[in-house]
Amino acid sequence: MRSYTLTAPAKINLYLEIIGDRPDGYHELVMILQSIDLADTIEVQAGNTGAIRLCCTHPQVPLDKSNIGYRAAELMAAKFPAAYDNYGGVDITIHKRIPVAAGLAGGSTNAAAVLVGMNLLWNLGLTRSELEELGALLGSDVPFCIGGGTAIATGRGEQLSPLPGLDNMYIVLAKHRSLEVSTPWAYKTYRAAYGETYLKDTESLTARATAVHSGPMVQAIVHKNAREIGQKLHNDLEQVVLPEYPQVLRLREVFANAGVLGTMMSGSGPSVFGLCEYEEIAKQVQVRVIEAMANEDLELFVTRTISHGIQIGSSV
Ligand SMILES: C[C@@](CO)(OP(=O)(O)O)[C@H](O)COP(=O)(O)OP(=O)(O)OC[C@H]1O[C@@H](n2ccc(N)nc2=O)[C@H](O)[C@@H]1O
Ligand SMILES: Nc1ncnc2c1ncn2[C@@H]1O[C@H](COP(=O)(O)OP(=O)(O)O)[C@@H](O)[C@H]1O
Repeated sequence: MRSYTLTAPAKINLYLEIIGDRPDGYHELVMILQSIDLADTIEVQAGNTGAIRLCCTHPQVPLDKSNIGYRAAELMAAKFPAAYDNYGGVDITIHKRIPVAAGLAGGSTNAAAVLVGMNLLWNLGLTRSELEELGALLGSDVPFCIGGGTAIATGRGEQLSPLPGLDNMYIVLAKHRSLEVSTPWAYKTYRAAYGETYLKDTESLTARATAVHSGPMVQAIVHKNAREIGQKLHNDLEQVVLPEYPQVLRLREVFANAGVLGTMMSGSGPSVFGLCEYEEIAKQVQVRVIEAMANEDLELFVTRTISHGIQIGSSV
């Protein structure tokens, strides 16, 4: 096989709690991550140039080494130099549909797809957990994006425990097209404002936090209780992003009054989602958001939860 086409879904955060500082400068987290049916398409082909080449026509996506998909290919080349030489490098094409810098893990899921695609292309036989380990070297959300579905993510977000899949809950998703929120800024600002309230006992931190704080959300997911899930949505980063970005706050308010089961900013924002049990309701919510935000340039989607991550579409 000389070419693979992969589907790379976005994620939303149903739950994001910041527990404390880590010695590596990151934050200790408890998150519940959920894949959604909004995806980029990634083509991975054996190259003829002996180099890594990346193509994407989206104006906000970099084409150099700052592209995390490019860095995923570099990592594979460094780990498997013989395969890199044998197959003549690699050509990567990204068809971008996921809004960029939105808190939807668009870059992370592209990197996950490149790892999965190159594993196939180069016949490496790496297991999912080996791919996740490589993914963690690229970014905290990359390991989740490989398998996707519904999972608790702890540590800096790379340690995963699967939860029962949540299929077919409807998600209305909106983002101001030209608005970006920097993830490092969001965490740094949170630390400056709330760092003193962190739990200090880092040893038992994750276990305690999972049991105490995110427990009701986990229960709601296990019982597939959409109403409860809607009520238990949580994201600590809202506390710093909403006061700084009035457009995001406004979007949150519009969603809250649009008939959803619950609404929350995803990740470090600025995208906001609303949760609905039925597709007809989700479409009504979409209309209400359009009407209330008529003067704003929004990227707006009705999508649904899915129980998988990277999927192999076709191979040639
Ligand atoms: C906020 C979240 C929620 O899912 O997602 P996004 O909004 O980016 O989608 C994640 O925590 C982001 O994950 P990801 O974007 O993979 O993060 P990384 O590349 O590893 O880190 C980017 C930066 O975020 C901060 N960071 C990230 C993760 C973490 N546990 N603690 C941190 O402090 C650090 O400043 C780091 O330099
Ligand atoms: N493959 C990629 N897709 C999207 N953005 C990328 C990619 N590689 C690097 N970036 C850069 O990463 C930043 C974060 O984008 P993205 O991964 O979409 O958002 P988030 O981290 O909020 O989920 C953007 O500023 C973008 O320029």
